[in-house]
Amino acid sequence: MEQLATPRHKSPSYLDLLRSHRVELVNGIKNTECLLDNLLQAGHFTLEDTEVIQQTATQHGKVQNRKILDIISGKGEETAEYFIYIMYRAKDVYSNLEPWLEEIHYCPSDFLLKKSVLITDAGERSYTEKLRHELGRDSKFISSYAQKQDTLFEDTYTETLMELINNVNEPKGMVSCLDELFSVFGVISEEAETVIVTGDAGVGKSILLQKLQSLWSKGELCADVKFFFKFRCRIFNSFKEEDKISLKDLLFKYNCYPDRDVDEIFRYICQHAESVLFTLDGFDEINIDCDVNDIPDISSPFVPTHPVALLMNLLRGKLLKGSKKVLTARTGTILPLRIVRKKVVLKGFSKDNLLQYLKKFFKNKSYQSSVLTQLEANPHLCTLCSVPLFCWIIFKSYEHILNMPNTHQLSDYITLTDVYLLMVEVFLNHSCKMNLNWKTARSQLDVFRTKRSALMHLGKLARNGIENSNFLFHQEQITAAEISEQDLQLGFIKAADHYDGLRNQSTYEFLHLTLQSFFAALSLAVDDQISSRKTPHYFFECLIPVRQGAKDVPKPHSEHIRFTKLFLCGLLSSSNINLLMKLACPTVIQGKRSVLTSYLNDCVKSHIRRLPRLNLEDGCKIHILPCFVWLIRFIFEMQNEAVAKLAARGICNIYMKLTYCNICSSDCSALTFILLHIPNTIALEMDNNNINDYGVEQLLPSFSKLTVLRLSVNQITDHGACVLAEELRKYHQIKSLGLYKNHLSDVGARAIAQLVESCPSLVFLRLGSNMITHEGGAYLAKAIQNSKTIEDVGLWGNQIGDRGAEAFAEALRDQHTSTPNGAVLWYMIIIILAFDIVPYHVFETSQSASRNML
Ligand SMILES: Nc1ncnc2c1ncn2[C@@H]1O[C@H](COP(=O)(O)OP(=O)(O)OP(=O)(O)O)[C@@H](O)[C@H]1O
Repeated sequence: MEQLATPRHKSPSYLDLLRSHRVELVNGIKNTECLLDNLLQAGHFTLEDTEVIQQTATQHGKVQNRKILDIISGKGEETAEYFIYIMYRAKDVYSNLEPWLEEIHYCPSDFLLKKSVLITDAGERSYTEKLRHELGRDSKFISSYAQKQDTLFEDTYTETLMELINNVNEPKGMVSCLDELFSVFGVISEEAETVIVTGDAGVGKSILLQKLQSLWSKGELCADVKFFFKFRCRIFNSFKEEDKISLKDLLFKYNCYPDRDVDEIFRYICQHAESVLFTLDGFDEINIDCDVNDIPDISSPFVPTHPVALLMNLLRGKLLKGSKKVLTARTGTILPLRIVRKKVVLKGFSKDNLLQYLKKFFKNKSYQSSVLTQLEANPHLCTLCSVPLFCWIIFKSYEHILNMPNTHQLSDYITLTDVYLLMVEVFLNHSCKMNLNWKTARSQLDVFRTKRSALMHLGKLARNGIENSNFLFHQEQITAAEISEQDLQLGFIKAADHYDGLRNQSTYEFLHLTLQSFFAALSLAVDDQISSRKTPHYFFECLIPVRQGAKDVPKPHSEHIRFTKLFLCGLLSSSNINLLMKLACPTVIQGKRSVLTSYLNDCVKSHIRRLPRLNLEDGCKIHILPCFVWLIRFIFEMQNEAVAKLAARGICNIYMKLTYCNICSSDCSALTFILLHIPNTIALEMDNNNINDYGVEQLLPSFSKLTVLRLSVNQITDHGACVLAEELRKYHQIKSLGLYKNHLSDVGARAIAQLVESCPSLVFLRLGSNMITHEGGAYLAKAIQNSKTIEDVGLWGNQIGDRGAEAFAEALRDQHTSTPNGAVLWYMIIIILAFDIVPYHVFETSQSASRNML
């Protein structure tokens, strides 16, 4: 045998070597891909060479091998040497040629040893391509929870907040991109390989994994990963205790089967575990009897064993050591710390994410702004929207409403109770889908009826909690409420991530405190055991007026009781009563509804009697208390016209002061629902709340009743001012309008100027602390000049400037030059305006002031 493996300078002919061993090589080379890739990359082969070879592909590849050797013989010694070097370096791929290399005593030169060799394999490469293709296809759509339709993933996916935490759950910074899941930043244990992502139900854990899949399928994530296997942990529940499978079957049969070279690919995977990434969704869903810590270690990838044992050994790094794993679980799921490489908490949408999601969800711009104003109007909905699932449910309901013919105002059709009913339906539907016998597209009633007993158990727990101000439940309380494992699986309750001082004891809480209130209300309404007499008891606490003194300070959790009442009203409203009558005895439900109605009646009467009144020269001023606002909300949620009329009769002909009552714009619908029933007129003062433009729009139907409207400090913009002015112009009865400290510019000022000019009743106008410039000043000056009634205009804190001041001077000169004192006064004010240095009240005086001075 020739001795050839000598240093390069003495080099015997490698070409001769290839020639003399041609037959062995033609028969022995099983993989041409790796050779071609490297010859091409090192510049020994051209693209044409490789194409010629690939065109000659046959089943056995011998033809290709011959062709390669032919081309090499035409290239020369260097190429022949590099060809042998590839087989020497890619030992895994050419293991069968190792004896031959030894036989020829091949020893590469130092020069060649510096050159790297790509280890590629046709089988493995085509399997990677198949995986990419399948993951790309599978991650293209989001199946909605209700599973009635699929949406394109990229049209829906929006980033969410991810926070790294350490082993004692302290925050360690935000994760800014998905690649960071695999970086060294925030690693708890170098030896561990599993990145754990936890979060509440619906916060987007599965979607996050789908994003990883989608990115990898497009080659945009983890370039070093060649194999991506995804598992839903719940599939491990489908195995029987005695089932045993091999790791190879687990990977291939439960994921994606290679089209060829199955054993070679598996061997490759075992030898190159660092090129494997697993995503494992919903570890909390694994339902096994034993403690995961008791599962024995397995080190051989070839021994068939129980799938859960395979999973645990993968996570521990005993099998496929070096592979990457991303595991998701609900908040509170405990995992053995020794497997945890990193901990990440998924926190849902930030305000910005929510806006991005809104834009993706509603392509129509006017829908976007309607929904945005609704959210701004209703802080409770906004909070819920940080959980993407809730956000999707809420947007879905809005979409439904907006697409109904003749819909202009969302709030005409949707109450908070409606949103929660829909949310519960979506959850129930989702869990029913996991049951194979469940047929698609059930009605709301069917869904609720099927799960009635689970709802009642949860309701019982929620109600006991609300009654006792308890929001964290121990296992005994869960058991006492007869909540089964399946009931927990519905997802309304989550494991709490703190222990309330009692270590090692599982504690639970509702996903959202308002959800607990909703379940408590559902239980009050549907549970036949609770008599209609008992129901109003829950209304008691907050309707007693708050008096001064420590004893009467409302309980810290009274908000939850109020929400419970609100939902009870919504559930017993005419739009939901039919559903409830199918879930409980109809006469009992009717009984509860009428007791609730008369109870609300009594509350309205006694509340109106007790409202603090202040007798003023120009009428009785009533200051409404926040708890009366809640009463208004209850009446609206119940859509009870009779009680609304009663309340309206109690407050007509008064000056109603609702300042600093935390009124948000959605409350304006509730207020209007009452005001519409007022037989004559009313003065309404709502300064210092948060009603914004949307609230103004909600109040429009009541404008025909108003003589005073004060909406200072309420985040109103030009849009609100324009609709307000246009509506008020229709009735000619407004005497006083307050819009101090809002966000009005010249556009708003112009609309108000038109109102001043055309409304023969307007006497007082407050527009201070807005953003009105000389242009708006000119409109207003002209309008004041033409008005016969206006007496008092407040304009301090705008940017009227010199030109605006001149406009006022001009306007007022015509009216007052006949009276020297008046003229002096007006000029003085105009000078102050011109320098914008008015210390407090503005343009304080007016025609009446000048008249007084006369
Ligand atoms: N990042 C996101 N972008 C857009 N929508 C999202 C996002 N995350 C979640 N969603 C919406 O919320 C729904 C629920 O998300 P997902 O199934 O990922 O929640 P989860 O945290 O896995 O919940 P569970 O613990 O109940 O399994 C999705 O079907 C989707 O409609």
